[in-house]
Amino acid sequence: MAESTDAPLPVAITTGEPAGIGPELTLSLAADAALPAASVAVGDPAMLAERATALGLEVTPVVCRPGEPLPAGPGVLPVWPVALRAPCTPGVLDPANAGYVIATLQAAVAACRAGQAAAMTTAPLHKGVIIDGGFSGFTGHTEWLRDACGVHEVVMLLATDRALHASRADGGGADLRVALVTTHLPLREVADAVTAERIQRVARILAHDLRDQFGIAAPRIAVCGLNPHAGEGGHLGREELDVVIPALDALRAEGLDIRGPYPADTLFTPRHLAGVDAVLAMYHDQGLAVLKYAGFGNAANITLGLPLVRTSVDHGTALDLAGKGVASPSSLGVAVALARRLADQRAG
Ligand SMILES: NC(=O)C1=CN([C@@H]2O[C@H](COP(=O)(O)OP(=O)(O)OC[C@H]3O[C@@H](n4cnc5c(N)ncnc54)[C@H](O)[C@@H]3O)[C@@H](O)[C@H]2O)C=CC1
Ligand SMILES: NCC(=O)COP(=O)(O)O
Repeated sequence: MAESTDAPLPVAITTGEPAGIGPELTLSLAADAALPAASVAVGDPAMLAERATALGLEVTPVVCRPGEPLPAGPGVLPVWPVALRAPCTPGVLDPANAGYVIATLQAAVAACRAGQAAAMTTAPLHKGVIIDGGFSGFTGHTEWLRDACGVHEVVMLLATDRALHASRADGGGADLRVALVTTHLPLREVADAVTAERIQRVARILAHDLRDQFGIAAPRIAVCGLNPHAGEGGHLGREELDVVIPALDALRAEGLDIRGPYPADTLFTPRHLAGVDAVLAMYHDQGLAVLKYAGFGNAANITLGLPLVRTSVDHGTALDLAGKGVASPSSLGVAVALARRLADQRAG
């Protein structure tokens, strides 16, 4: 097997929940030669080989270690090995493999931090089975990476494919960047989590990274209200008056171009989106339902505020499709390409 020399550092692709679609999407991109040249999968090599055979994908997972040159050749998928904890059937979750999924994340983070990987892209994991497997505080990659990297705040930003490339949202329409003030929280807890301090921390990270990572010199950010009609002057909830408006006023006083709060239902219309670069939504489904309507399957998730580059897909484990070879690898392709681009930019 030929080995490449002078190759750039790889993007490490964690293959996610082994019973989900992550392994086959990674294999499918490798089979179509649709991964950037320096890419390495992180997962169980035997499971990946078995999945490739079952789906008739002409891919050979080849084991290598962080810091070693990547094996190369037609159909070769370099793999940093992490062993499954229990045998796995596509579509069937097993909490015994929760530690395996976490170990793939640990391996990718360690490689990024040790200068052995340029970036990481995560295929989807299943939050519930990670918790059932003993990781009781787990709520998602985003929060896990925040803690693993020892930072206080990170921001979840999802963007449709064209919005990832344009330095300005060109005319609104279906090209969207949506960031979230709160991420994986029960709805009942959201209002208490929307504090002025959190809004300010998130907005500052968002503005900073839109400038630094996406080349938008003076980002224009529109902020959703929390309540219907942004609180209707206090008649439908006081959070806008007591928390959101003072937080946005303080951000404007710092010089950030922050607009709103706007009623979320009309903010997501072409006329209102046309003049902004990103929308800051208060909670998960307020922002992501719209983003997925606009671009499901062709969007990526980026964690801002980390000391490393991390991107991910716009979808979950799709257990209903796992092992069938019918799930679309498109979002994973967008996410890996974005990780490569952001890492190359950082390396500058
Ligand atoms: N980045 C990550 O690790 C993410 C993980 N999840 C997790 O995934 C699990 C399942 O979540 P759900 O809400 O059911 O969302 P899901 O995205 O897994 O599935 C929703 C629907 O979209 C379809 N779908 C998903 N990916 C597809 C693809 N690549 N091609 C074609 N169709 C696709 C599924 O078949 C299903 O009908 C949950 O545990 C959730 O927390 C969800 C989103 C992101
Ligand atoms: N809907 C986005 C999502 O659930 C992904 O979360 P994370 O695992 O990337 O934090």
